Amino acid sequence: MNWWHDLPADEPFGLDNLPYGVAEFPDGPRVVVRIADHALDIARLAEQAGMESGMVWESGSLNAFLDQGPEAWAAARAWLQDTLRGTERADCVAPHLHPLAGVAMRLPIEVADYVDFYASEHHATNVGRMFRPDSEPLTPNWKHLPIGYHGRSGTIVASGTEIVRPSGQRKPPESTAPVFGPSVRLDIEAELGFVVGGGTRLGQPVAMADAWQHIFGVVILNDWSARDIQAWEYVPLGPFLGKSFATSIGAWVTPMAALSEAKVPLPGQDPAPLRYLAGEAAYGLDIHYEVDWNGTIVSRPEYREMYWSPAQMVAHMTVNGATLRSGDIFGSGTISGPAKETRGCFLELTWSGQEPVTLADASTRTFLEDGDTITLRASAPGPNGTVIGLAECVGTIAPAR
Ligand SMILES: O=C(O)/C=C/C(=O)CC(=O)CC(=O)O
Ligand SMILES: [Ca+2]
Ligand SMILES: [Mg+2]
Repeated sequence: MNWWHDLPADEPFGLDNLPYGVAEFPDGPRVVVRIADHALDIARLAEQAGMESGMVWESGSLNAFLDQGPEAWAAARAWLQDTLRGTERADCVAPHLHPLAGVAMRLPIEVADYVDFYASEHHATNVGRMFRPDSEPLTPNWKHLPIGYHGRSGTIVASGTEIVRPSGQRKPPESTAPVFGPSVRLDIEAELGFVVGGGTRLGQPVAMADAWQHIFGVVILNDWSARDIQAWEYVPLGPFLGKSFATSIGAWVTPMAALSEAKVPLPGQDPAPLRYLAGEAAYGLDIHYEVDWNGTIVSRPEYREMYWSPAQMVAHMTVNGATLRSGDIFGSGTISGPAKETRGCFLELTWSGQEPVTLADASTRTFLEDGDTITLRASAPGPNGTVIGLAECVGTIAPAR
């Protein structure tokens, strides 16, 4: 027996999880798999085992592996679980395990396109009330289609990357003209990010029944948002510089195969969506989040509260014939539930800054201050009472430059 053979059921990165990442080794970056607090150098393990298909892991990103599609992902996972659960190949495994403390992780994906959705009814209602107090909080289209916008893939960064406070235009309520300067309403958005694998042909929509085949796995995603810049610029084309300065993702991608026990029905859709958005694939995921602000947990969003299913997001963003590419990432939108303590951004949690939160050191906050650190954590139920952890997503705010 080796230590990875009898990990406790509450180990978030046990053999039922096996998330993929990319580590910087002295001789170059390679794809690795996380087991508890170790990174397994699967490229070298596969090489030693004479496994040809392991060549895709000899890479600085997961993209080549993502390109191989669902059958290859399943085969790789089966081989890994078989190798790790058995004892006969333990001598081959052991030399390729590296303690995480000594391994630098990089952004695991060469990000292709990035879309961010708006799938929480509670978030959309709350934001509508604050941004558009004179209108209905939900726009007339909201329950007919999952609203999204195209974000900036080049500014998606790995967990741990410092976030420089953005500067831009904002228009203070009492002022008639905009002013320029560092954002004074810097916020987070706790989201689930979906990593796409396998491309599609231009003009070929993805049907609901096939949608999950294109989702390789998930990461925790933080869509940093400068609310003052956003509120002034977003009419009529939507979020732009208020969100494009940085989006953080966890360094390890948990494959969908690890989340089979997390499938849950959606809270309910009324009116029923159009046919291209309907079907059995329209389910949700039971993933519990924690929002940690400088060491204090200020919110516990629940992904199962989301109105739109990830499969509906895939069907919708391709229904016009737009392609998917390996390395695309789409965000769920802010995860907010009906209760105040389950809101996934500070705009909502502090009700636009009117209800400050108190941290453990007795200081209070409305929006982010320089030096603040946000850690997003998440976990889901796994098979046989185990826990599937998503890798944390951390960012610390640096002063505006
Ligand atoms: O309602 C608006 O004008 C915009 C709301 C958002 O902040 C958009 C967004 O990033 C979507 C989300 O995360 O749910
Ligand atoms: Ca967002
Ligand atoms: Mg962003």
